[in-house]
Amino acid sequence: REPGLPPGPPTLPLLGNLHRFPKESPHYKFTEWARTYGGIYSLKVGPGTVIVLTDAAAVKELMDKRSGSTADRPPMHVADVVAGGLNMALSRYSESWRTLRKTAHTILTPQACTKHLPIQLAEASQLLHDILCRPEAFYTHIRRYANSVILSVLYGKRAPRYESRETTAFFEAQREWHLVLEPGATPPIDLIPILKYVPERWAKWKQDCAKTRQMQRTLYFGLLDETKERLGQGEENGCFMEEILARQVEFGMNREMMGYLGGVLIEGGSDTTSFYLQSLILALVAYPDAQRKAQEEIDRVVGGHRMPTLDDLEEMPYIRAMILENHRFRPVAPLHIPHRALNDEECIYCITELYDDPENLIPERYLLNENGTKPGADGSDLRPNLPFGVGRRVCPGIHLAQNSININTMNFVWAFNFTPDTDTQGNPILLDMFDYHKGIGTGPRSFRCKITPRSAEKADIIEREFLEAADTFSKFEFGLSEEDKEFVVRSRVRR
Ligand code: HEM
Repeated sequence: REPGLPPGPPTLPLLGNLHRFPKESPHYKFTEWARTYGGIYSLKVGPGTVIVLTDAAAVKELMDKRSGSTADRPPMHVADVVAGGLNMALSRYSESWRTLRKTAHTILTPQACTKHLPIQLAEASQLLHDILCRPEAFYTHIRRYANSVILSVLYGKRAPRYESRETTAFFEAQREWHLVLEPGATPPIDLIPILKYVPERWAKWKQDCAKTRQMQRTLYFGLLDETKERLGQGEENGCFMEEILARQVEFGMNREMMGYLGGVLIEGGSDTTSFYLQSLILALVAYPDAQRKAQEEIDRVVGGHRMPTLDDLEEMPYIRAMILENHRFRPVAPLHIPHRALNDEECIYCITELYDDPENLIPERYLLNENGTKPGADGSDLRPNLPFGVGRRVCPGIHLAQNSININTMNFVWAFNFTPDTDTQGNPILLDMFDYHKGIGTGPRSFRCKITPRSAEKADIIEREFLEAADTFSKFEFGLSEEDKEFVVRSRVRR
């Protein structure tokens, strides 16, 4: 460890802390180390250095206030190979990143997001309907929902089923992409650059990258070309990609950039939102008291004769608290995405304990103050939207995501009871609250629970709302496969 670096665990020659670097769910080990080494500590990874920030004040100072210096990403050779350096989430702090980000903002500002509400609400009504009809498949219904919303916003083309062509192609490409990105999947190319030149026959990772690249390009450029074709035939539907295609010179975008911008937004918008909602269901099952209190609140404000609306949230402090608590309890991106400093920075902080009983879901903590901190703790360096990242790299999809989270959290609590599944003897099956995906973005692995409608009237309202959404859906239903068309016709008939 070079002099001047923050402290950290003892190092070995050459390896540094590499031998102790956690490969799975590193946030747990990072928190443990913070208790020993403080709110800012360093890990040596071979010749490289990782600085871990755990203290909220340090995050605010270095990542928000000094964002100009900390907005870069570490070099990532595999991302360059797979996406030609154009994956906005992983790309360096460069001119092309700025162009991609600025272009993305045209659809993601709070104002632009109000235009996406009709399709988000319609998709949310299908999500309730899907769960009502096949509750055991709630996990994939949620994945379809998130993917269909972002496809509709970007290309004006929805996915009526989880098995719809684009949705299947996307999740297959994502699986390959995550295999490539997994720690240990590639040799340490970024630390030892000469490894880049190992011939492909001895470097399986190169074949994996080529396969991922091919899958992503087929999907992302296929969707782009389909939109272009539609535009050429005068069949505009007002989606984002149409606008970018029409104004590409003004935005400074070329074909490669348009393809990968669509891609990174599908990637950013799909699993994140579904991980959040899947974690929420897990929490509702595991914490029946919190579920009951949320239901009591929504019954008081909304009642049983209509669905909740976004305006209702204003009247529901407990559900707002539950939304924040679910972010804290099981963050979708516990380590955000690593940043890289462009300059040396100096900063000293210690770690402070901010929460009472942090291991449990307790929405009430957010009724005390907006950061959920325990009485007497100074949480002034936190902010409620911290789960969406920091500085210039803060999540551009935050408003779209928050609308999805708000709508669906209210809908779930209003519509259903979530209880543990039972074994053949009728005993409740205990859920493993730590059975989570191990990637940089994380959500629970598929799990079982019972989901039942809270009343026959609510089931009826769900069906009616879904049928009434047909008009909104129809604007996003073109180029569907025969199976999708059949599904659409079949599902739009009152049961
Ligand atoms: C629950 C939902 C979501 C959460 C918790 C979340 C969280 C995050 C976090 C923590 C980051 C890293 C920020 C940083 O480096 O400091 C990020 C980046 C990003 N997110 Fe999200 N996100 C969500 C939904 C979305 C959605 C819906 C989209 C797309 C519409 C999206 C697109 C992106 C992109 C493109 C980046 C990379 C930004 C950059 O590097 O400049 N995210 N997100």
